[in-house]
Amino acid sequence: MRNLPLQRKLMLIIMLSCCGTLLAASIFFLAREAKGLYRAQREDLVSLAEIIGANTASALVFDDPESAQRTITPLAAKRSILAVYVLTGEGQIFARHVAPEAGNAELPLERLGPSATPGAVLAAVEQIRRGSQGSSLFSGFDCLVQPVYFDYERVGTVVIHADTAEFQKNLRWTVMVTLLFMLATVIAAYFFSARLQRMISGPLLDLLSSMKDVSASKNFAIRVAKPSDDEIGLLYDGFNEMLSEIEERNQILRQRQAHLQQLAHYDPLTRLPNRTLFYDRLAQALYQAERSRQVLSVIFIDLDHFKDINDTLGHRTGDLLLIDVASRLSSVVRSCDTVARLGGDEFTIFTQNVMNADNAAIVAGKLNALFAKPFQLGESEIYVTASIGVTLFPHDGKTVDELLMNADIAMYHAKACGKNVYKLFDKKMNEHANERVTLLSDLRLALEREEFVLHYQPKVDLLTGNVTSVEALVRWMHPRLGMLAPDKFIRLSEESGLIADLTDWVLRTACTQAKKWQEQNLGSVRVAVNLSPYHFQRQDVKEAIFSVLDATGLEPALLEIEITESALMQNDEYTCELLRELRELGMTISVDDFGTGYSSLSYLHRFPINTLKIDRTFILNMMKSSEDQAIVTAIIAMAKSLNMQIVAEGVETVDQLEKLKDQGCHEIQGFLVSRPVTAETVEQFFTPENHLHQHGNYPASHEAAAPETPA
Ligand SMILES: Nc1nc2c(ncn2[C@@H]2O[C@H](COP(=O)(O)O[C@H]3[C@@H](O)[C@H](n4cnc5c(=O)[nH]c(N)nc54)O[C@@H]3COP(=O)(O)O)[C@@H](O)[C@H]2O)c(=O)[nH]1
Repeated sequence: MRNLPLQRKLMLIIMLSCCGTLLAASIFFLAREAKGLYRAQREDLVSLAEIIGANTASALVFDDPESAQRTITPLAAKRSILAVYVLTGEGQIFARHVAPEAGNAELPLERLGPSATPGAVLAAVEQIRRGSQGSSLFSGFDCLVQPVYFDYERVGTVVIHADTAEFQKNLRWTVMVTLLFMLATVIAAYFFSARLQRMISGPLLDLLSSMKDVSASKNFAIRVAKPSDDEIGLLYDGFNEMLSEIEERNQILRQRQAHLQQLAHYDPLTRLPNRTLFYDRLAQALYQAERSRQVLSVIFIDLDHFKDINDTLGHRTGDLLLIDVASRLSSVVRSCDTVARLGGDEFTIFTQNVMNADNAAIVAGKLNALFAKPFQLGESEIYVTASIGVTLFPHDGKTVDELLMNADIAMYHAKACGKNVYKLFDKKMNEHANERVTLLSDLRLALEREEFVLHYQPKVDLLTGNVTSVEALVRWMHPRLGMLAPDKFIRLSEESGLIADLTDWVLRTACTQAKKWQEQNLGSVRVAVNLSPYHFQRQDVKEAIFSVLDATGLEPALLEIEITESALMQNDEYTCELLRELRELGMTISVDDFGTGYSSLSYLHRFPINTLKIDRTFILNMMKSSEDQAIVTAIIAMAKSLNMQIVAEGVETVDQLEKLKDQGCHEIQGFLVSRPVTAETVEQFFTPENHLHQHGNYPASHEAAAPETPA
């Protein structure tokens, strides 16, 4: 039953309950009807027996059988009466009427025969009375035994046998009618239940078929029209609502999936493919290029000085620059090529079917040219360059990793070659990369082995010609490569985290030397130490400086701290506070390489700075470039208005010196006075004499100091 379809279940329930109810009602009705018929027949017989008894009682008393016979014959003439007997009290048949129709019936008293004794008759009558003489409503005749009284004294007995055919006929007719009624009701119930079933299960089946359609087509936009406003209509409404909800959730799910897909494969800032997608696309492109024997180029692009832009102009500007760079790069390549951002300021591109290295170089040249125009970032317009490395498949490498590594190496070479250029990968570059690894492991041991030395370069006051301070510049006496200039190892030590230990060593050595000069009465010459931006961000930099001053006993006033513009811009508040503390103690704060960063003079005003050192590229070019000349003039004028001391770096010629003097520059540093030299050599500049005039037309001074030849 449980597994039957609802349609059948409904039909079965209706039919079973209908038939059951009908059957019970019919049985009850038939039983009542039969009982009624029977009771009517008995009542007829009883009244007939009473009439016969009343009319034959006196005949019995007066022993007048003929009178009794005359009485019963008309009374028993009814068609349903089979036999009537009037018996005396002793059991003799007093009067008798047997209808001709009774011939076939085996009436008990007739069976006794005429010779039956009164005792046998009485016994038979007793049996009839008890109902054990085979008479019944269904066996063809019914019997009644009625005593006859006269003056309350029993004088005889009336026995009546009646035909039950009429009763049976009536009963049969009633049964027939009942059965017909039942049949009609069952048929009606069947049609009713079929209709009901169609009314209920029809819409349910329609709904089921719609559900199957939705499930098969996965089209949750389908809606079902409700057939009625009843509970089934509510079910349809519920189904439609459920579909709407699923559709809505699917929509959200699709959006989230698309978003996740975007996040997983695209850089959120520039919307370029990210590392994962780039690797994947490149792997596929390599597979195709291998099959079709095509040449493919992988290009690695790294922005020059991006960190400085971030530090000085802020991360928002850095982000705008990356977006702009991404769009410029995308404008150059073909649609089948891929431009990606690997992270930070690193972009990669692969271009398909480039044929040869010359074509790859043309693409790299185009990419390089993209940086010729300035970038408009909000209010600021800045020039940014990029170093580009190019490698070719299958010539330089066969796998994604190999090609990317080679492009990266080529890019590093471009950086080493002065930036803003592109370089095609060459197998020799790998050797340089290996050299870098070796140099790094040497660098880790250099401090322990005491391979570093300090050289000092004087800064001279343009008015007095006296040395105001000397800049401590580190050199590495490499056991195999000879004397290495800081350019060869400072960046490496910054990247490897060794810069902190190296700076501590420089600081300690320079302060010890300055203290020695003071004790030798060579004058109060300040010593200037360069602090790397990496080191400067260390929270314990102040403690490091104080501990060196404590250990060496040097007065803070004889220590000058040189930091770059970019270091100044990092973590504004921390830097400002630190510099203020150092300055309050009497140290001099100088900003190195000024003009190469992106800070404005008005911004610098917020920091406790004593001195600005104009970058040597401006000094180098100021004689031939009016633009550089204008920059130098502007820096000097504005720094003066902010009460800052100006030092021009990299002064090599007398013309430069004259020009700077005319413009009111305070101090100069450069080969014109002296190259960086040993502590002993630089001491000769400390005597209170005018070093600018001592050597006649100036340049002689750097002859006096033996030129260093670092690698
Ligand atoms: N964090 C640290 N940085 C240091 C340290 N020692 C040096 N440096 C930085 O390395 C850069 C290169 O320094 P170096 O090779 O010593 O070059 C210095 C001078 O030799 C050079 N200079 C000086 N005058 C002239 C000149 O007339 N012409 C010319 N072509 N070059 C000249 O300039 C360098 C000094 O520059 P600056 O520091 O900007 O005053 C350099 O950036 C050093 O700062 C160190 O211990 N820690």
